[in-house]
Amino acid sequence: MTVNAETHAGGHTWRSLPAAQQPDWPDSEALRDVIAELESYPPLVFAGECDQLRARLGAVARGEAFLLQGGDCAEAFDAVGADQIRNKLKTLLQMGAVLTYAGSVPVVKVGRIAGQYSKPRSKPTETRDGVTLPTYRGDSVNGFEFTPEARIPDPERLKRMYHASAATLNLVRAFTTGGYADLRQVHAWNQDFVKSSPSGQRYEALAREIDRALNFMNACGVDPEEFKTVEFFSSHEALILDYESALTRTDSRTGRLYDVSAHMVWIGERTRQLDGAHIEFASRIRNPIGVKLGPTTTPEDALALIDRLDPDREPGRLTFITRMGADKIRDRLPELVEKVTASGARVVWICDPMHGNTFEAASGHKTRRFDDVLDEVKGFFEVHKSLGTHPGGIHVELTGDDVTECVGGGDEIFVDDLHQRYETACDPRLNRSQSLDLAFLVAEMYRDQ
Ligand SMILES: O=C[C@H](O)[C@H](O)COP(=O)(O)O
Ligand SMILES: C=C(OP(=O)(O)O)C(=O)O
Ligand SMILES: [Mn+2]
Repeated sequence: MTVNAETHAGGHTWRSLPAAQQPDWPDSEALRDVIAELESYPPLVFAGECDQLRARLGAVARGEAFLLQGGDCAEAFDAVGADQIRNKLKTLLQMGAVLTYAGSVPVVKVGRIAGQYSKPRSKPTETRDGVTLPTYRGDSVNGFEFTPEARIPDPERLKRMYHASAATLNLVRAFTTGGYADLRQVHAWNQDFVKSSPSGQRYEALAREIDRALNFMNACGVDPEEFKTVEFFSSHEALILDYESALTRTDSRTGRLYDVSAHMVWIGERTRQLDGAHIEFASRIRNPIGVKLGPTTTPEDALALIDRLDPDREPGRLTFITRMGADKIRDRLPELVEKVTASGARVVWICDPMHGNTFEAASGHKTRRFDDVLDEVKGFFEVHKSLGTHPGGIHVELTGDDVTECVGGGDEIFVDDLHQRYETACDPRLNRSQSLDLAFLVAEMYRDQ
């Protein structure tokens, strides 16, 4: 991949536009030095892989595949360890296996991983016991610790973000291509879950069917090598544009720009202004793009986003990630889907059942109810069923660890349990067993569809 000065400028057109949610870096010279260094670093992904993901998402847009996108709300530098990465990947692969079988379609697996270090916030400051400090904006910007020093934005963190992403992606690639993620192994993990989970009996029938299907394939002589590797892609919110554009390169094969920090990037609910820098940036790169759509999104907004980001109406280029809230999805989603479908555009529709369902527990913990999450997904399936459109997938915040951040689930977490293992740096995540519960329950919905 070479960098050609003229085309590379296309990665900077955002600079003349208002960019929401950017840190107030105190030292602009230090930032410039960091950007220059990042520009010299090698790509984290190959542009051809981004094209491959776009093609896979094209199948989702056509109703021939399902997208599972998930991972942390905010990755943290001190959580870049083998166990955490493995557990997250394991959980996503287990969910993917269940959904693949139940839906009888390929499941495109995309992690919120290897780059999900930057957070948009609803308030610029945080106050504790009368002390007010700048809000935490993700490990790429400042520290989580509630001290004045930690909360100062430090551009050196952008380099740490790159290195943490590289280390994470390296292990993910090793696991997914080196045999760890063998489908038979993934199925064995699911069988363990079904055996040990209080709600597992409900899923026993499905797990048994998968078992039979695998035995059947085995008996037919399907090459076991086929099961050994799995395709897995990385994604994160393209929030800090200095970082994203420093990692935007001209692909030597095509002369087009790619953000090589991840296979897919998305634009968040707080930064999707049509005349803003984030949409401008996303419009210039060839990666598959996601956009979060909250409950105030109008059909006109959605159509204008399509014009900006998918002018060629290319299935797989654009994914709308709706995050309406369980109480609004049945009301807000139909008009969006109807008008977009009527326009002839073929976008991928996926459901983020997390961000519209957050509330603060009496203990002060930000949390979500598993039942609300499930209900939003149910509403999403109902709407698509009634319109005859494809419920393309889900986008969830999860971890492979046994944290206590969301309430409910088969192995029920109560509000009083939240303090036990509340480890997230930002939003509450489904823990391992809640994530698997969700996969089995979504699998049932997908089948009914
Ligand atoms: O992850 C998403 C956002 O950063 C988060 O929901 C914002 O949360 P806040 O309201 O705590 O800033
Ligand atoms: C910030 C996030 O979501 P949204 O933009 O939908 O609020 C997120 O996905 O963590
Ligand atoms: Mn979040």
